Amino acid sequence: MGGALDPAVATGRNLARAALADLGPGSRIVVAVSGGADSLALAAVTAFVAEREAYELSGMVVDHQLQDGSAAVAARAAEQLAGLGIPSEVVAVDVGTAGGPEASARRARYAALERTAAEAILLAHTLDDQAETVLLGLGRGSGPRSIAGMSPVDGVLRRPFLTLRRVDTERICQAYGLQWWTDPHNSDPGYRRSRLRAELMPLLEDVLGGGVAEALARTADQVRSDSLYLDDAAAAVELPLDVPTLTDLHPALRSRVLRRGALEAGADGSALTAAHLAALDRLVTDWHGQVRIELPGGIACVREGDSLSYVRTPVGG
Ligand SMILES: Nc1ncnc2c1ncn2[C@@H]1O[C@H](COP(=O)(O)OP(=O)(O)OP(=O)(O)O)[C@@H](O)[C@H]1O
Repeated sequence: MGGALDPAVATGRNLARAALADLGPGSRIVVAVSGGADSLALAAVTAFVAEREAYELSGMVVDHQLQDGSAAVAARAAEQLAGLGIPSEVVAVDVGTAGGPEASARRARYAALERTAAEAILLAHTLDDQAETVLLGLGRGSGPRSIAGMSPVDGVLRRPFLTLRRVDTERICQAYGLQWWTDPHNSDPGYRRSRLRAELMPLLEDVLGGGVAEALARTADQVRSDSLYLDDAAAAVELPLDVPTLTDLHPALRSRVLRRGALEAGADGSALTAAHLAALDRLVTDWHGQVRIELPGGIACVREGDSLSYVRTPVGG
């Protein structure tokens, strides 16, 4: 890169540096690259930081094999990484269809990423992604868990670009001379997220004024902080559960304790809805002799007298 440093590049490098600041030299870092502007930009600024901090950086490109030409897109992404001096691996995954192709692709992608033995796996979600996630969560009515958006650190996963605008990732790519791939799904009105991006966000900016995306992302941060506090408080409540104790809990805590009990018993967290939690709550607070609530993942919550327990539903039963 010649000439003056683009401010977006400087910001991107600072974000990558800050996101990895706790790691020592030699740490293995994997950047997850789709070939889009977001992840290529993240790879570029992380390569800069990795060289200075002596991190061992590599890229992973997942080929979901869902679209024609996906192997070529993946190969092109790997080529761009090579141009940045980043060795990479292209992993082709077999995506099932359970829960729809998008959800299956996501599951297969995260599984492939988490198989890598890295201290940190970097994802390039931006502030715009965060704002869209909050809006989608609001529309689903699924409560603080989804309005809280994505966390900058989630186990081994890190998201350094959550405060960076998408347009800045394009600037970074331009500054590095990178050619990014534009996913045709992003402009396909058949996808709710695409319409939200193309139609709803501009309308919101028009009605509410600029800075809506930032405001939504800030809301996510605030809700996440409150939610984490309540989750911690719920984690401190001892299980198994008895009805008088549960009745005395604040509803915000009770719903979390009930959810935690279900998850610890093996319920499928991704399929556990607000309606399931409301039904569990009624087992405590609005009891008319109902004895069990079936939950996703082959688990049931059973009330016997004043005690609640989670049991595995017998296969075929
Ligand atoms: N095919 C891929 N190979 C490797 N990494 C990918 C791939 N697709 C996406 N990623 C990583 O995941 C990040 C988010 O991508 P995207 O916004 O497309 O995900 P999504 O489908 O919305 O799902 P989620 O947000 O749950 O990851 C990207 O910035 C990139 O780091």
